[in-house]
Amino acid sequence: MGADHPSVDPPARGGRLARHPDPSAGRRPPARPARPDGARVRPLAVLVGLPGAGKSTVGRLMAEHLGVGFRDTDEDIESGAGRSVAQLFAQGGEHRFRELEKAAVRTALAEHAGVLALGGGAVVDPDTRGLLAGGPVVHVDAEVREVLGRRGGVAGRPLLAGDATARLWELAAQRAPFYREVARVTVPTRGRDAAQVARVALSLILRSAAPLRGR
Ligand SMILES: Nc1ncnc2c1ncn2[C@@H]1O[C@H](COP(=O)(O)OP(=O)(O)OP(=O)(O)O)[C@@H](O)[C@H]1O
Ligand SMILES: O=C(O)C1=C[C@@H](O)[C@@H](O)[C@H](O)C1
Ligand SMILES: [Mg+2]
Repeated sequence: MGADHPSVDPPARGGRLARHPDPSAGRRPPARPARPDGARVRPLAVLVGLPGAGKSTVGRLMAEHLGVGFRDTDEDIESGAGRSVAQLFAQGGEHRFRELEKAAVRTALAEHAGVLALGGGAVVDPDTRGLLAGGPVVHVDAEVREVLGRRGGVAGRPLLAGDATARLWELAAQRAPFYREVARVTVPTRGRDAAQVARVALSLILRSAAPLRGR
């Protein structure tokens, strides 16, 4: 897909995410936006994107870099239910999973002050999109071909069972408008390892809340 938005200089290529790799690092965390209904999205960053895009991997790296906690709503659902996401889909169906997910997302957005990764389908719910509006949302924008080519990109993801290629193209088409709607910044993952994606995401999200100078 297209370039990152808003624009940023590409980070140096490399392996692990270095601490404070750019001038925006180490700044005071941005103020969280007040929503019209008075609620606050507490996390410093919320990651959305296709299943297997890298939300959990990248989110962990961002949290490590910032020295804040990482939380993942898929893990919250699993620990709350005492079952894996795959078991929940198999036993209660997708509808029941989405109910649990909606509640888990709402709770995590209200409670968690670090970096938060959402499940890939969380943005399909309109109330969830309403909660995310105006928040520090990062779209981890992986192309279908990338996800399919990744080891660990498809396995264990119930919605991708069967013809993973067809399912992923379908999900990508359905969800593209939702990811676009909620994202404050979009980080294409093509040609970047997870550490590079995390570095660009941090840079963009910190700059996005920085006050404008000299205007
Ligand atoms: N930028 C990247 N380049 C290559 N591989 C990556 C990248 N980011 C993550 N991965 C790998 O892709 C796989 C999926 O990553 P991850 O589990 O973080 O995705 P996810 O978006 O959290 O998926 P889900 O929506 O199912 O929770 C993992 O094996 C991870 O190591
Ligand atoms: O994209 C999706 O709909 C999903 C992604 C995962 O994070 C899990 O929430 C679950 O496998 C469903
Ligand atoms: Mg995940």
